Amino acid sequence: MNNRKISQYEDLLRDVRTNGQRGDDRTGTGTISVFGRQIRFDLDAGFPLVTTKRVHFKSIALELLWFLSGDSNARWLQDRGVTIWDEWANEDGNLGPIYGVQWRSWPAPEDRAIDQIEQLIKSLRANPESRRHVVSAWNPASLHQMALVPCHVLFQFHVSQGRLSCQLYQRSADMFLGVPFNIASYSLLTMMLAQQLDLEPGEFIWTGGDCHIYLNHLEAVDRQLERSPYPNPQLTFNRKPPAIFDYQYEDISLLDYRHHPLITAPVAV
Ligand SMILES: Nc1nc(=O)c2c([nH]1)NC[C@@H]1CN(c3ccc(C(=O)N[C@@H](CCC(=O)O)C(=O)O)cc3)CN21
Ligand SMILES: O=c1ccn([C@H]2C[C@H](O)[C@@H](COP(=O)(O)O)O2)c(=O)[nH]1
Repeated sequence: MNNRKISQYEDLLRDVRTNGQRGDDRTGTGTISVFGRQIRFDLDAGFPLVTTKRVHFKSIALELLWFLSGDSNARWLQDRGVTIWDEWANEDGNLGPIYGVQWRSWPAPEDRAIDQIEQLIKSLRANPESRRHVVSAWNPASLHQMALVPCHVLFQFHVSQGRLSCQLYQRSADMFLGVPFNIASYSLLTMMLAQQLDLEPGEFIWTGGDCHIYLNHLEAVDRQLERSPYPNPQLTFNRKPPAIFDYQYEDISLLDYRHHPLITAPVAV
C-alpha cells in the first residue's frame, strides 16, 4: 500500500528532479518545478520525519506550538533558538498577520475575530462525520500585510472508523527545505488533535501545487537521493494536555529517529 511505504517523500523529490521544468521565480533563484502532486502517510506506520537527511524536529514542533498560540512574531521562536523565520521578520520580529493570526483570530466584521482552531475542535467533537472541518490561512483581505503569503493554505480533517485524517493543500512547495517541515508539522498536529478527541491517528495526505527544487539545491538533492530511507521514528505524548492549546515541547517525544547526516542549503528569500 502506498501510504505505508517509507520513501514517499524521496520518490516525489526524485519526480521533481527528473521531470521539473526550468523556470524563474519571485526570489530570483530559479527552480525546476512540476504542478500538482500528492503523497500520503499512514500515521500508525510511524512518524513521517524524513530520514535521508537530519531534520531538526525541535524547530518544527516549536513552530507548530507558536502557530497554535496565535502568535505571529518571530521573537517567541528566536527566544527558543528557532531561526527559520528570521529572514522575513522586521527588527521587532514582526511578520504581519501570518498563520497563527489567521488560525486563531481571523478578522471578521464588527471587530470580531474567528478562532478557527476552537471551531474546528468543536465541530470535530459535535459532528465528526461533517465534511466541513476546514481551516484556511488564505485571507485575501490580509495578504498585503503578511511578510510572506501562506504556502500551506488550507487543511481539512476527516473522521472515519475512529480515525482522524488530515489533508493539506500547499500552493507552493520548496521540496528540499520546506516540505520535510510541512509534512512533519501537519502530522504532529493530526496526532495532537487525535489525542484530544480520543481518536486514532489516520492518514496525513499532502497535496502540493507548484512543487519546486531551487537551482542552488540541486547538488544537495542529488546527494540526498543517493541515500536509502530508514524506518520511520515513533512519536508519543508524555501526558494528555487539557486542551489543544496547552501542549509544551516537553510533552512530545520523538523516539528511534535514525537518520543520515545533515545536508545544508541556503533558503531562498
Ligand atoms: N524559500 C523558502 N522555503 C521555505 O521552506 C520557507 C520559506 N521560504 N519561507 C517561510 C518558511 C520558513 N521555513 C523554513 C525556513 C528555513 C528552513 C531551514 O533553513 N532549514 C534548515 C535548518 C533548520 C533549522 O535551523 O532548524 C534545514 O536543514 O532543514 C526550513 C524551513 C519554511 N518556509
Ligand atoms: O511552509 C512553507 C513556507 C514556504 N515554503 C516555500 C515555498 C516557496 O519556495 C517559498 C514561498 O515563495 P512564494 O513565491 O510565495 O511561492 O517558500 C514552503 O515550502 N513551506
